[in-house]
Amino acid sequence: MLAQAATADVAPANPKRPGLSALARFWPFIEPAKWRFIGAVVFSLVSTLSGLVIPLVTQHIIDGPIAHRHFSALWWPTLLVFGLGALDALGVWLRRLIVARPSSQLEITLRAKLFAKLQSLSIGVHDGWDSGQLLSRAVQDMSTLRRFSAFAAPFLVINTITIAVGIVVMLFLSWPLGLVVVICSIPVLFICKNFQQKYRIVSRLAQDQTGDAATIVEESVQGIRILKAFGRSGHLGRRFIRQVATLRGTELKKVHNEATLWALISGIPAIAIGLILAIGTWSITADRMTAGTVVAAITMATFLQWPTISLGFLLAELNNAGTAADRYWEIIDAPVDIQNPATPRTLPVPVSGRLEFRGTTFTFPDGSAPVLRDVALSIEPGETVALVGVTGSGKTALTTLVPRLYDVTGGSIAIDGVDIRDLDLTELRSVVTVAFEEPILFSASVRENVSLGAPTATESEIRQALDLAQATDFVEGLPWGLDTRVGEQGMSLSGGQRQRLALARAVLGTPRIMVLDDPLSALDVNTEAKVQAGLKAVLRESTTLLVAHRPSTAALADRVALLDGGTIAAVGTHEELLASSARYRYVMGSVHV
Ligand SMILES: Nc1ncnc2c1ncn2[C@@H]1O[C@H](COP(=O)(O)OP(=O)(O)OP(=O)(O)O)[C@@H](O)[C@H]1O
Repeated sequence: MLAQAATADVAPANPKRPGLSALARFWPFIEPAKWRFIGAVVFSLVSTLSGLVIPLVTQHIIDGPIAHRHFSALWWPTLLVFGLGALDALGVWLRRLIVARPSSQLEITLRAKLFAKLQSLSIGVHDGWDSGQLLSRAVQDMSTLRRFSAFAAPFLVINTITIAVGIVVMLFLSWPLGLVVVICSIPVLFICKNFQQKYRIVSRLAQDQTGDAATIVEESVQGIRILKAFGRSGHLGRRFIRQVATLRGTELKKVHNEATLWALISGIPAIAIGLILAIGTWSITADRMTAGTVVAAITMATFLQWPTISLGFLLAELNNAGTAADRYWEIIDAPVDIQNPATPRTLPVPVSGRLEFRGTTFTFPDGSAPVLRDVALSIEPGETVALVGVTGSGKTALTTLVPRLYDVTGGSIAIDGVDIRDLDLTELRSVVTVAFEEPILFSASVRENVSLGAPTATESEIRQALDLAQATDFVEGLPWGLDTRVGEQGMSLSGGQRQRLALARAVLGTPRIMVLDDPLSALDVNTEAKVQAGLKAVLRESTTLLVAHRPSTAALADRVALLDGGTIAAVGTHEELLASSARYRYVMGSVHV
């Protein structure tokens, strides 16, 4: 939501100048702190420009007190130099102090918007992104943007103004010497422009390759058990080395580009100083210039050397930030395909929970053929229907459509007669709860994991749900009971334990509609029987779509729907289908329960 609001008030990217226009789109985020950023630039300018006064003081000392041997007149220029030094230090201190807060705030804001956007995107969009790419955008790219806002952006402005002011002062000091600096600046401009074009491409490549390397690390950590068990750690290790070697090649290209730029723009100011020295010396001997003017011009040209050279580094940072900005907006601009309707309809109160598939057809976003075709099935309030079919027949696909993780591509799904696409997503997802075959737990306490969909659930409701899922005994055996941290950063649980917590999460608060994708697959026969007994009580209260692979799970249901070839081939009780459908007997392995 936040992210959508953000995209609404920013200008679209200019495809001809991707990096720069992408950076310009951050203005709405910077605007509230603009005075701090402007203040930082002003303080730095005061600090830097105070350095430009020193050559003028030097000129005054050489042509005044030194030339006329009036050493008593030295005290005020000396004091002025001390004062300028203090001003310089104060400017540096103030800049760092006032810019740190808004730039780190910018980083937080951008990360929060990125996170909100990632949450709002559908599973279909997520299927198309590598997790490492998202990780590197959320972490590395955001840090690049913070550094740019705090350092490179202000100094690009400061150094450009310093060079411009320095050239004007030089022209006033001595127009022929100033002209030398102007002429030498022209190639610097061309070199910088050329560098920008080349560096942008290689910078984008490096940032994408960093994302690919992060993906390999992430996959290898997630799948560490499989890799070890199959002895394939070395294989992934080699893939990682190949990826980082490719990245190294790209980084070397970046360094090569930077080195060429630095060499060229370091050489040009040195040529300018040489020319000033030669022309100045000749002018002194021809009595056309004072020694003080020539020394001041050389000091000034030397002073301008660093702002000029540092343009190379700052332009590289500008390109890195432009690339990071492009990558940021690519995510923020990704269309939110599963959205709240403009004027949502509400469900009748109380919700009875009639779930209807009306000619439901579905093709995965990256799929070529429909996985589900014209599915027609109606589940009455409080009824439990088991969904049965061979592996790959589309059972999971059908379950993901009910909470709108994906949207139907044909037909519709309705709850109490209302098309789920007309419902507010929050309302829909508070009416429908899900438990998938692969139970996902977060790095949080058992309590937080179980009450994920019902944060206001009471202690006794949580305990009731755990009882039902036959999870109470093992949860009480955990070191801190309900408060034990589980998930990636906590206690490791067995597959069956995780599945029972996921089931407790789904049944908590007895939701109107439950979608359970084979929730008992990892349980032993005895535990499964106990969970089934408990489930039967809840299933009477809720409308349930229950994916079943085993006859014992299918037998829990009031009716069974056989999914075959992407469509509902038969509906009846478990016993009826066993008697009437050869296909059902085949799917159930011809066993009697
Ligand atoms: N994200 C996806 N993108 C494209 N195709 C997919 C995607 N997920 C699954 N499929 C394909 O859709 C078909 C149905 O998959 P689904 O997971 O719904 O089957 P299932 O009946 O639940 O299988 P199982 O019983 O093995 O869990 C399969 O052919 C699968 O390869």
